Amino acid sequence: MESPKRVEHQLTDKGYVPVYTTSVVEQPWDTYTDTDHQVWAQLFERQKAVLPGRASDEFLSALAAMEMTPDRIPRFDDLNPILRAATDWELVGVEGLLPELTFFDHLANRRFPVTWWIRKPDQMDYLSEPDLFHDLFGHVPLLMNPVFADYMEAYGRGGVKAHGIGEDALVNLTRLYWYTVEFGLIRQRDGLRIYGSGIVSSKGESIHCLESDAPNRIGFDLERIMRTRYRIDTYQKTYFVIDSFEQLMDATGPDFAPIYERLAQLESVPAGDVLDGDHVYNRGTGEGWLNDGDV
Ligand SMILES: C[C@H](O)[C@H](O)[C@H]1CNc2nc(N)[nH]c(=O)c2N1
Ligand SMILES: N[C@@H](Cc1ccccc1)C(=O)O
Ligand SMILES: [Fe+2]
Repeated sequence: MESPKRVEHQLTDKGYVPVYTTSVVEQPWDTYTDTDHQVWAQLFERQKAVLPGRASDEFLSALAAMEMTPDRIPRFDDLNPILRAATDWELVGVEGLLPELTFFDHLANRRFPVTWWIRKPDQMDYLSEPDLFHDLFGHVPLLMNPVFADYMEAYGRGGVKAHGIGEDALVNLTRLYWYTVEFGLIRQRDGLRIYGSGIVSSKGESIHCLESDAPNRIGFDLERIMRTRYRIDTYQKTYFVIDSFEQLMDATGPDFAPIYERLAQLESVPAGDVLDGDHVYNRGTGEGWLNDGDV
């Protein structure tokens, strides 16, 4: 394969819509060019330098345990025995974004879809769709963590169920994924840390999410998250902070059906708003206070 295959766009009466691919593919490892391996190496080294003291201890120890190295793009076949032994998850190769139900079905069966192709050298800082670096470096290490691994499976099952309920339920659930798996922060003993894959795979956002005064950092609240819109074209305006991965499991154990019904009656919240009752954290130390309207 000469050039990587991307999600194509097709013009319809709704404008350009992505055409998704569904099938699982072998990782065509032999087709990676020297440039591909160099892109991996550069992104890997850059994040290895930026993440200590910023990413959660769980992420950093899982990354070390995965034995990914900068010298070449890892082979899924080398990572899979390690991942299976740890949590019984496995990676499968895909061409890019999957239809939601296909994606949920993979997660529900403890398979994580990893885009096989890697970005080009002129896309080091930003890419509007997941590539191998985001999927592998960003998502896969935490699948070594038993509690997080169970959350991802439960999320997949919840997704299959929400898909059957309807579009609104799906929107609510997608926001949960976005604000936890993709852009979540966690409070450690020594301050706020990153666990979201969309952050750990981005140098700029790794710094911004913790050190900028611009975004809100708000304590995890399931329904608050499900009501909150998100931006895909800029750094997040709000990050939600968990205390532990157990908190994610506990909050998502109950049946969501009544929650979806209740939320269908409520307005969604703009991405950057702070609401009465939000638990707001400052940057750095992770010290927090309850918003009573003065923030
Ligand atoms: C649930 C999630 O928000 C999203 O809708 C899905 C859709 N399909 C996907 N497909 C792939 N390959 N990777 C993803 O992260 C997603 N995300
Ligand atoms: N408990 C949720 C499923 C779910 C679990 C974990 C994460 C997300 C969703 C439901 O009944 O729909
Ligand atoms: Fe992702």
